[in-house]
Amino acid sequence: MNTLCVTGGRALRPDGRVERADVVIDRDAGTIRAVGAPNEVADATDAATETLDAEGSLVIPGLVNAHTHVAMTLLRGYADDKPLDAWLREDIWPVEAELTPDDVEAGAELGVVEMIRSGTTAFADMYFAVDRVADVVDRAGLRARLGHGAVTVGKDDAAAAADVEESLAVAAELDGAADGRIRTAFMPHSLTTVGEEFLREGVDEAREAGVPIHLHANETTDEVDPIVDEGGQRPIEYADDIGVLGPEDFFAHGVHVDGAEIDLLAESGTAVVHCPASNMKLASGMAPVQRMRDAGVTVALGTDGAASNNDLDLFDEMRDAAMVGKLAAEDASAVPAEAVVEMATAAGADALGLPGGRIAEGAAADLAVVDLDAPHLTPVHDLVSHLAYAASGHDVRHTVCDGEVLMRDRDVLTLDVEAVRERAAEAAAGVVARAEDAG
Ligand SMILES: N[C@@H](CCSC[C@H]1O[C@@H](n2cnc3c(=O)[nH]cnc32)[C@H](O)[C@@H]1O)C(=O)O
Ligand SMILES: [Zn+2]
Repeated sequence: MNTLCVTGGRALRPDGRVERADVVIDRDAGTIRAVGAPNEVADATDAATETLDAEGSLVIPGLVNAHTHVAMTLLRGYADDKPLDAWLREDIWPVEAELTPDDVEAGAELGVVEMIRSGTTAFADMYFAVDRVADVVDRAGLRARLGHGAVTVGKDDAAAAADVEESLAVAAELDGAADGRIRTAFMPHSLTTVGEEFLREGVDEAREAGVPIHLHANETTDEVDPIVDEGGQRPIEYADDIGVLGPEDFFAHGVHVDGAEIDLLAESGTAVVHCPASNMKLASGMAPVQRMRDAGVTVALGTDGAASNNDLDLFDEMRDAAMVGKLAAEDASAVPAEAVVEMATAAGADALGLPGGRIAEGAAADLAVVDLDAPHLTPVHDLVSHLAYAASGHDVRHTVCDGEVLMRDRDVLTLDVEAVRERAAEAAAGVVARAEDAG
């Protein structure tokens, strides 16, 4: 059998326990065959085709970045310190209008390299030129749920309809690409940037095709108020009315949600992707994460785009989620370490409907190996605490997805990091220059 063995380390199990264990991976199936004490799995480790050393390290599920716009790495640091609406309209959208498919590919490569280097093995992406993003995911070896973000406001009817059609077409065409590592979703940008009729039609078509739905919802009060003013309904009630809530759907943000909206999300099984850094940076607000979890909502974690974060490191997101979750609840016991670790792993995989998120027999072989031999991770009282509060993406030694090693001893094997950086820096300079000429 073609096996990859991760030996000598400890493993974080689905129930939150950490135990001394080797992990045996069936590379052909892309799944974990066994997790066990070294003597229990000695036969498999002796016969391994390939070994990854995890001495002094912790094996964790690959992290899941459940909401991002990966090519926005090109706009990292381009426009900071503004609220959402002004930031999008004055800075981001004018530059995005100049992005070519080549630029999107360059930005996606950069983002994917950053994610592999920080232990992320799966992500959800809303952008455009999605075929290029898919090509990068295919080459890089991660998993993703991808979609074309459709916007209808400010467009004539034909252009608006075409954008919605594009989102549906992309979802149909790319589903199952990269040997099944790529899945898709219909992605209307938000409940306010896509008009009601377009949203209704698109959602009906997505349901018919069996495609999940991903959008931005309840991110800022500026987004909530117009929906309440126009229809007398809260945004999630409006979404329910349109038929956009369901167990395969996942919404980004969910910052300004009231009790009735939380109940609707919980009852329908709609997941929420909490993006704490983006919410803090754009001063969007504090999501009621503890209340949502208490109500039974699946809450995952996302970085959002690198222009509002400004990195794609899920370790930062875990820490931010724990911190701002306590502030929001005015309770230091809210959103504890084990909750954010679960949000970044199993809940993320569940929200996206992708395999992974668990170091367990039969689960997808998506994992990261975190080096514990570092001053900032000394001493060890509680490794789950370290993951949430003390570790960072730089501590990841190896990254594995679908049974394949994507990074070994910090060396990314699937993409040439220096070439990716060079190409991305060039693309970013080019697009900003074109936007300045156009503006
Ligand atoms: N087809 C659309 C693009 C939609 S992609 C998704 C969009 O979400 C934008 N975006 C990034 N972060 C956020 C956020 O926090 N809230 C809302 N939109 C965001 C991003 O800049 C990108 O334009 C068009 O032609 O304009
Ligand atoms: Zn977003």
